[in-house]
Amino acid sequence: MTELSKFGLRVFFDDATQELTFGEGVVCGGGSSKHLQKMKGLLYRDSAAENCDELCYVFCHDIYREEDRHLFEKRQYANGITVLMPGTMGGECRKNSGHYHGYVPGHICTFPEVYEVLTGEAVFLLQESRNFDHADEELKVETLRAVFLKAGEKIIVPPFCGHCAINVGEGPMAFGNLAAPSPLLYAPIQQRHGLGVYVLNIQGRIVFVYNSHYKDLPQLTIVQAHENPALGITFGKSVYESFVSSPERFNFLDEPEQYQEEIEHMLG
Ligand SMILES: O=P(O)(O)OC[C@H]1O[C@H](O)[C@H](O)[C@@H](O)[C@@H]1O
Repeated sequence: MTELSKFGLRVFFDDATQELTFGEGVVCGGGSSKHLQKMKGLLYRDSAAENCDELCYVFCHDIYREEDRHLFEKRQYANGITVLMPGTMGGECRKNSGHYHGYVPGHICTFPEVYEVLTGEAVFLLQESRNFDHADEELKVETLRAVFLKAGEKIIVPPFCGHCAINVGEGPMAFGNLAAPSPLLYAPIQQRHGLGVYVLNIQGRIVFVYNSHYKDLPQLTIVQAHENPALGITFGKSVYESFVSSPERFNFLDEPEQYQEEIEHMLG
């Protein structure tokens, strides 16, 4: 049993049953899981997904202390945890499906999302594109970035960035997400068999390989994640604690327009 203490609530990952469990007073709105077959069409080597039913990840949503429920419900923020299992899928590190956020009416940029690593070692891929919702056009990728994060570290996925989480460590990798509701667009990534790079583990080394289904990809850059206490992003304090103590710091989640530059400055 691993306690995910970085989350700021009593949450555990049971390695034996591969389930998330919750301490007294912590509520969870439900869960789901994804097996390898469902990753077909997204992998470096798709044959790895054939006839293989191994578990890739589990996801639980709407996790909070009962007394904090009103704070999340008022803003309709989703607060979840995903656990990516260890191991590779045909040499590729375990990852989730990846998606873009679609536009929310009344907004000129798409909504960001906060990710927080709870245990293990992660890479988050951020693939910026403005024409992600034009299915008939070649996807124009403006930037392609990878961020390595350890437990306690956090990022804000900037507007317009398709994103995918990858487990690059040896054990399970768990991460929390906090976001305002917006459409989730999987198709732009599915149509191209994944994001612009695959993350492989070759004899213990992490290797990035460009995805040949894309034309004219920019060069991948490895960026660092920086804190921004004004936006509630501090590596020594959980997102949960930051949010319940100062919900207004997270206004950028559903009013991103005036925060775009500040969010960009957190990656560099
Ligand atoms: O990867 P999916 O199948 O979308 O399912 C699970 C996902 O759901 C949420 O939307 C989170 O933002 C993701 O980080 C999480 O991994």
